[in-house]
Amino acid sequence: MAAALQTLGGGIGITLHWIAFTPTIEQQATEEQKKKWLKLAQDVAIVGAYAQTEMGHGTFVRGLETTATYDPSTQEFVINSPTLTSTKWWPGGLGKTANHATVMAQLYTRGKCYGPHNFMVQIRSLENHQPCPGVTLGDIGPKMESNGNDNGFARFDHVRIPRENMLMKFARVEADGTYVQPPSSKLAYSNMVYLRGTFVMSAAQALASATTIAVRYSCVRRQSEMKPGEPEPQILEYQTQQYKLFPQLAAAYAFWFASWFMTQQHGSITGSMEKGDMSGLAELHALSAGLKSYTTAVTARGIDVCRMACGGHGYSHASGLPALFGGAAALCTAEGENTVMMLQTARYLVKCFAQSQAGKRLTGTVAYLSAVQPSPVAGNRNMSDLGTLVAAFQHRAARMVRHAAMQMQGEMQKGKAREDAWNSCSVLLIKAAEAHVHSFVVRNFAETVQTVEVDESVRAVLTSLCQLYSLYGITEHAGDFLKDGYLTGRDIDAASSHLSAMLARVRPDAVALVDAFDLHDKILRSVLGRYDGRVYEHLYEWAKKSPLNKSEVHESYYKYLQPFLKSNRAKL
Ligand SMILES: CCCCCCCC/C=C\CCCCC/C=C/C(=O)SCCNC(=O)CCNC(=O)[C@H](O)C(C)(C)COP(=O)(O)OP(=O)(O)OC[C@H]1O[C@@H](n2cnc3c(N)ncnc32)[C@H](O)[C@@H]1OP(=O)(O)O
Ligand SMILES: Cc1cc2nc3c(=O)[nH]c(=O)nc-3n(C[C@H](O)[C@H](O)[C@H](O)COP(=O)(O)OP(=O)(O)OC[C@H]3O[C@@H](n4cnc5c(N)ncnc54)[C@H](O)[C@@H]3O)c2cc1C
Repeated sequence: MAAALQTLGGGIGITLHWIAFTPTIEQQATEEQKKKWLKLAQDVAIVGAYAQTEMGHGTFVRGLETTATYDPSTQEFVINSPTLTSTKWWPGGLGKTANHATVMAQLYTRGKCYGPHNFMVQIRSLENHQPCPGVTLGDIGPKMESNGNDNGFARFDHVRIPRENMLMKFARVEADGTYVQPPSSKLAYSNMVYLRGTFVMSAAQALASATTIAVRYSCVRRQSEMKPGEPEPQILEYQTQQYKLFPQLAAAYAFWFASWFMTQQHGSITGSMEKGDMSGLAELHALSAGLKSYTTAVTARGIDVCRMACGGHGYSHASGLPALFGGAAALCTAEGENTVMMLQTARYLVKCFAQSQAGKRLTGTVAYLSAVQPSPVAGNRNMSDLGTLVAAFQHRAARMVRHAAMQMQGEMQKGKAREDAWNSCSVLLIKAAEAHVHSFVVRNFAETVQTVEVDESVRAVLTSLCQLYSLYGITEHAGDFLKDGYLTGRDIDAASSHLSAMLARVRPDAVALVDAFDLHDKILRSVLGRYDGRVYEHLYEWAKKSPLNKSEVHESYYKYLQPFLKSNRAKL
């Protein structure tokens, strides 16, 4: 799916049909409802949008204003947009493409509000694509990127839909209006958890694409003199270039492996949930929210590092990097804004920390929180050993979670309400949650490379890459590791020199490592990242195709420049 998104340049009108509308039916509809809509969706006999966000609320789902009021006399729901700010705003494909939408609305029955639930609403005629009666639709206009996707708006004026159009796998409304509770109120959000998981893979793919482009180009590009009189070297020979690119390359691998873990975790926890065991839901939510936030943020920054590493040509659309950056920027905001998502992870960590303090043994991705010793013993650590590096990341995360949680407790002991204490510690909380996710990514990377079975040399290269990733993280966040003396200044120096050694070690395999992503030129859509390396010929061809080159003298010359120049000359 990630590759498909990229091939389509970050999306067309039907993208959200595949990534959000159809999965929502799969995950939230009853078997009967699936019989009605799933095949239609899978065969694209209907096209759907996922209509949740409104002009006034995206993050705060409980604040949505669209209402779905049950009318038992006709056994229908009445979908209504009561205010301007309740206008559905942003859903992909809603503007011009979709004829159906799953609409998130506040469910009212028997005079009581039961919060946001999903409803299937037909929005356009299947005959002539005109909006259905009572529905007002349109496109929200150009965006930073992803303009092939018609993100749209929708307003509903007391639109009636059958009772059976509420997606009722979890919560139900009976014919007489009785509301039947779901096993967990958060199951209405399960599709978001799924989509966040898929964003981790999209982030990995986007960063893999950017590093493929930048590493290949850095082997084609020659600039300056390393030694006087010598031929200009490939720019990838400069250590600073390696320092820019190899951590991004390593992160791309780390994120692929994290996304595999996420997919497997999602499958296993949703499998248990199908059998009625909801115990894994909180961890799944915390992990998917944190990973989505962390990987998309690092990816967006990393793509820009790749762009700058390609010098002037990186700034051209010919490089493919601006489009990748625009796509990654979308991933940072869509499907839960990154700060908000990281705070969800922090919320889970604070709870886990409190449980651990109360003597509960933690399991899963947070098990280390109870295992790590608060008072470290400093010593000369072997900074080239992966186990040492993983332990250092876990120590850093555990310390930061403890610190943020204790600060919060302190604020509350001084009389602050829990919510105020939360807000005044939220910067610390975000940093702690980031450290937790970072530590997870490092550990998962280290565990994955140990299981590589292809051959010894592949494992050796991936191990170097994992060391590089971990050492880079330590040197970039040295203060966090030094703060309580867990690592010493000498350890950080050792980490820096191992990092330099790893840059040199990865250099001979860098092209193979990006080629292994197996991204076809049609997917990369980059003149700089071409597999055949014929960058300059194709850059010239690409420029010749610029719309401005359609005529030798552009019409603007006759319209504006010629008269302007003439009048200036006449004044002389
Ligand atoms: C391939 C390479 C190229 C890449 C380039 C691609 C280019 C692509 C470009 C464009 C394509 C982009 C595609 C975009 C698709 C986007 C779709 C969307 O955006 S759809 C809309 C998504 N909206 C959101 O995500 C909304 C975010 N908000 C929320 O989820 C929630 O409101 C909240 C922020 C979590 C707030 O919850 P809050 O705490 O206020 O309260 P409650 O809701 O009551 O929560 C109470 C407890 O429940 C827990 N919780 C919250 N959510 C969940 C959940 N989903 N699952 C489980 N548990 C959940 C919460 O943590 C609380 O727990 P406790 O602490 O009380 O135990
Ligand atoms: C490309 C793209 C595609 C999209 N596609 C869809 C779609 O198909 N369907 C759909 O329904 N929606 C879609 N959206 C909407 C998207 O889900 C929301 O924009 C997103 O969830 C963020 O919500 P918001 O816009 O309300 O941001 P806001 O919440 O208004 O964020 C603004 C700022 O407020 C901060 N903030 C908000 N709440 C808190 C808090 N509790 N604590 C700390 N800080 C906070 C944020 O961190 C951020 O800095 C799309 C958006 C984009 C950009």
